[in-house]
Amino acid sequence: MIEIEGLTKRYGEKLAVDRLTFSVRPGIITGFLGPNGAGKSTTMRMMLGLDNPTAGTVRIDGKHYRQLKDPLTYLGALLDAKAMHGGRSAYHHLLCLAQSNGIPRARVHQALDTVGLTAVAKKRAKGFSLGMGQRLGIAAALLGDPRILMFDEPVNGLDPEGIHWIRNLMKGLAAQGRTVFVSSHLMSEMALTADHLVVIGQGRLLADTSMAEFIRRNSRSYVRMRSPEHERLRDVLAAAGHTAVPAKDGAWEIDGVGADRLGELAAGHGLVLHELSPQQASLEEAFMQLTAESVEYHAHSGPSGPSGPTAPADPAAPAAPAAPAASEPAGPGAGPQAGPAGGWGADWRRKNRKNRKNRKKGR
Ligand SMILES: Nc1ncnc2c1ncn2[C@@H]1O[C@H](COP(=O)(O)OP(=O)(O)OP(=O)(O)O)[C@@H](O)[C@H]1O
Repeated sequence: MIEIEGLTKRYGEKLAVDRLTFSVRPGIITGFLGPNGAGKSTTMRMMLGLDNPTAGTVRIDGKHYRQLKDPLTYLGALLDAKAMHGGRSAYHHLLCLAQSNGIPRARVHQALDTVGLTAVAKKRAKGFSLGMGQRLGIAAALLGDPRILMFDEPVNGLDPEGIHWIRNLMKGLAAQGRTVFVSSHLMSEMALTADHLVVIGQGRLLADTSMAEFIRRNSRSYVRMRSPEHERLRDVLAAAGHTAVPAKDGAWEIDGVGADRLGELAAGHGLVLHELSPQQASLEEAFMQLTAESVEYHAHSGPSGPSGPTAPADPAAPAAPAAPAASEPAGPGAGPQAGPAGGWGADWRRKNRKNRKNRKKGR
């Protein structure tokens, strides 16, 4: 069990984490979500005692991280897969960790085997691909056979087989009664993995709820109906007190009533249906809906980024308000997940250029 109370972190003017209070329970996978810069990594660093909170507390099984004897046997974490001595082999990297944490040498072999790195155990870590480095980081987290596991972006760099593997690994760990806390920007992956969600935006807690409840609360669910007797269907629905909203493709969208009830209604009137489908928004849409106000780095749409011509809103984009600012139409690269190829990348490059210039001036 991880208990966080009033956790706050300020870096100068920047309030990175703002009075967070939540618990991470054993036996389930808890997803930790938030747009870029929301404070996820800072929170995880404070959980591991790598950063001091400005205020508030983190308790791991009732204790502060620094009070834990042989902490790797309580809590295993993958924060930054590149944080390792590149000159050491995978085996020696894990052996050093094991020896400084009172973990038997045999666990090194077991951990390498679990993550599928036995064949390259003698190779230096600096020659590892992103995915291999990620697996080594996961091996380090598993090394002490801890009851609590924390993974920051664990699928980063993994191929589809690797993603499938880490998903099942986390599910297996939770099924054994362990506490699993995982952050990821991959919403589709999170939807398949997490049971519970903690969502933050600009350092503040936005949601602490089950996956199903999160999607239900933050998105619209409705039923689509299509019939060759288009107008008659609308009249039948209206007579039963249901408002049908026309969709672009000729279907009707009906809120507030289940597909079974609507199917019975149509059957009762001898109406032929070509479609009767309940619609539930994806985690990604629900996430974007909830965090729209908290996104710090807005993407710009259009093939040539912010300096190019402004593209019209993508008609295929999700109905949820992907881009909160009215001046920024939702496009293929919009939303908090847009990578360096989108406008976020341009913002980031601009910031970097400015930093480089400032550094040169300072020399
Ligand atoms: N050492 C630091 N010094 C100053 N500011 C920092 C430091 N670490 C983080 N920040 C700031 O705190 C805020 C939260 O950063 P953090 O890395 O925790 O966010 P995040 O949710 O992990 O983001 P991402 O999803 O992009 O990894 C950001 O505005 C970041 O610039």
